Amino acid sequence: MKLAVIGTGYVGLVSGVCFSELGNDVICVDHLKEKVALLNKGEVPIYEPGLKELIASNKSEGRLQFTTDLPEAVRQSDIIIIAVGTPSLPSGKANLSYIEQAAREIGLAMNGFKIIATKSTVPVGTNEHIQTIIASQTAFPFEVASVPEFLREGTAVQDTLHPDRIVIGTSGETARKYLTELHRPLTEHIMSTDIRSAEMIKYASNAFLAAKISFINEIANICEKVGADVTEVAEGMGYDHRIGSSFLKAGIGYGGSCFPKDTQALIQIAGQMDYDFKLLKSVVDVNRDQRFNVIRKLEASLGDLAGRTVAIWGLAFKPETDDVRDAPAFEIIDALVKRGANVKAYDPIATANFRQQFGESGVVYCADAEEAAIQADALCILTEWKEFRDIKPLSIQSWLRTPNLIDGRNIYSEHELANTQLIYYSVGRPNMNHGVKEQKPLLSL
Ligand SMILES: NC(=O)C1=CN([C@@H]2O[C@H](COP(=O)(O)OP(=O)(O)OC[C@H]3O[C@@H](n4cnc5c(N)ncnc54)[C@H](O)[C@@H]3O)[C@@H](O)[C@H]2O)C=CC1
Ligand SMILES: O=C(O)[C@H]1O[C@H](OP(=O)(O)OP(=O)(O)OC[C@H]2O[C@@H](n3ccc(=O)[nH]c3=O)[C@H](O)[C@@H]2O)[C@H](O)[C@@H](O)[C@@H]1O
Repeated sequence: MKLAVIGTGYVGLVSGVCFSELGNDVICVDHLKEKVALLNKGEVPIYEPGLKELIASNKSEGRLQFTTDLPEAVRQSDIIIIAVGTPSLPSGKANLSYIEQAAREIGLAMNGFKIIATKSTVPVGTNEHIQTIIASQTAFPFEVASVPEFLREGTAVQDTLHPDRIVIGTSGETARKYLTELHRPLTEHIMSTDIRSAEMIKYASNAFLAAKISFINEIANICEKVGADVTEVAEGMGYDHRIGSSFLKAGIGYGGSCFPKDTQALIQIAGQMDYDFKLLKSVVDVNRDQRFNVIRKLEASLGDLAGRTVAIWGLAFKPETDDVRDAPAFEIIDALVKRGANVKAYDPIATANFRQQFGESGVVYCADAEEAAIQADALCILTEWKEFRDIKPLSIQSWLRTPNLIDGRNIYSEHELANTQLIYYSVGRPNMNHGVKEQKPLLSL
């Protein structure tokens, strides 16, 4: 099939490349000239494992092109996939201006029947809005569809080529037929539904996953008080297949370009219909506060943080990505700087993106993990990069001035800490002090 993909971000670029890998002719479009120039040179503007190799092979097979010329890409294609950003407005609502602009440009460029499928995450009703915009620009026939995307950053190629399910929401029979055919090689779980339900499936899925994370984080906070271990609790819960073991990792809360924005957007969508989504509001509140446990634990360990040196490992919102959008590291480092601490930060991939947004004030960016930890009064682990897991706690102990380790992602086990002098705080697990597990007093019942 001949496809145009509008937007070469995490979703558009990965989807476009994977569709070309399946043998389709794909033209990826972006209005950013520098991005397209980079892609045409064989370079990849984002860090996503496996993507660079797929781009190179599909370009050389002649199935993959990059351009800024949206009208020409639309004219040459049968299916147009919209994958532009839908960031939050200050109100929490989704900003639909990129979607609307893309729809207008598509409408103006039409030269025959087209299928327009939206992969961007958009509020319920948006695809019907897209339909109206396109119809106002062209007399050519077309059908719209909502085909929400469920990939995760860091595993985007794998997720796209092996999705759990594909959801196709449309009222157009031709769109349903061709989009089913397009996705058929990826999975047998192709769900066909109406447009509004498809749009809602995306928000409901992200909100549910966010709720699982806030739930386990609250359980972790209670575990800390009662002397239980949240990793054991999550394991025990996860064996129940109605609950499932995934997304039960306690930590510093979720970040990223989607959960924070999509939970806010769903609260707004409900609110516009006079529905107060109380549960989701609590999910957001719990998440917002969870990251500050790192500061509370630092203060419990060091007292006043003014003049103290704090090392930070991990700036990306999760491992295997360079994306720092809504990363908890921003607010944690900001809180440290405001308290007068000197911050030394390191991330294997995301430092440049973080530095560009946060700036230099109060932070020294380090070239490796050791440089950040050396002579610090405490080390905080904010992202569970494998590189950090591979570092022995005894090395950390030898680098720090005072042996305080705040592990925001529970990467070390009790066993690994047993022969160290570290004062170790994690999330929802007993503290370790010089290799000894702190016991909580007997609970009064
Ligand atoms: N990042 C992720 O992991 C996932 C994102 N989504 C959703 O997919 C959508 C896209 O997300 P990302 O790929 O992260 O966004 P992004 O911000 O990384 O990329 C969007 C791209 O679209 C381009 N663009 C905007 N308007 C354009 C226009 N009129 N013509 C051509 N190019 C245009 C921008 O220059 C940018 O390169 C969002 O709605 C997001 O919620 C869904 C699932 C996963
Ligand atoms: O709509 C989107 O953009 C995407 O949002 C998430 O994907 P992503 O944000 O890339 O990453 P996740 O792996 O879901 O992690 C999100 C955040 O939750 C945190 N998390 C995740 C799982 C967990 O058990 N605990 C936890 O704290 C991570 O550290 C991270 O900050 C969803 O998992 C994707 O299905 C969805 O397509």
